[in-house]
Amino acid sequence: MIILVGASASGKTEISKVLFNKYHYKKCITTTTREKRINEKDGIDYHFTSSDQFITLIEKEELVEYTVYQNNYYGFQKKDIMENGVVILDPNGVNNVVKQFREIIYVVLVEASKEHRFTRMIQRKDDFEQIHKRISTDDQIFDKEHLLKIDLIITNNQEALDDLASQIHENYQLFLSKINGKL
Ligand SMILES: Nc1ncnc2c1ncn2[C@@H]1O[C@H](COP(=O)(O)OP(=O)(O)OP(=O)(O)O)[C@@H](O)[C@H]1O
Ligand SMILES: Nc1nc2c(ncn2[C@@H]2O[C@H](COP(=O)(O)O)[C@@H](O)[C@H]2O)c(=O)[nH]1
Repeated sequence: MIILVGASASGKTEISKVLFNKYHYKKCITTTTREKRINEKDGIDYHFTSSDQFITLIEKEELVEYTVYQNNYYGFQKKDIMENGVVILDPNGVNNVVKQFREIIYVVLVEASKEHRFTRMIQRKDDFEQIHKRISTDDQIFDKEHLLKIDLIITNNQEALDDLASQIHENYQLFLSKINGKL
């Protein structure tokens, strides 16, 4: 399974779309209590849920991991683990999944400059207060020092999304060959 991790608006979602459409990876849809953004759809971008429903998922042990980011719950349900899957998680999520499945997890850190991230959040019409919170805290939250495992680091400032997805795909296939003993 590939995990994409990176600061808000670093481009994880856009890169993942190329991985799904061009390379046929499967999306592991995660669950959140945050408000839907314009253009987001329940069951496609996230399973959007209430805090009460999220707490029930925790109590029933239906989550592989969960975290709180900017006062909202985010969690990865066991039922949403997919073969050939790609999941987008914060560093807490990455570390929890790595602790459980280390050998088969491929972690890609997506980096982008603060200027690019800020502009993209404005263009995405994110809530202004949220933009400021994320911009002021993300460099610390997503510092690579906090990640237990990083297999690949990519930079997405002006880069073509196709090239970034191809880089991830090729390196992940190499990783799979190694862990399957073919290299
Ligand atoms: N290489 C790129 N070229 C042009 N636009 C980009 C590029 N990468 C991302 N964007 C734009 O930046 C915005 C944020 O990208 P995206 O939603 O993929 O970020 P994200 O890392 O998934 O963010 P978040 O964690 O906040 O959900 C999107 O509107 C997207 O279209
Ligand atoms: N630990 C987890 N982190 C998750 C999960 N789903 C998403 N995320 C991360 O949350 C932040 C914020 O996402 P946004 O869509 O509100 O911008 C981002 O870093 C995601 O990677 C999850 O299930 N578990």
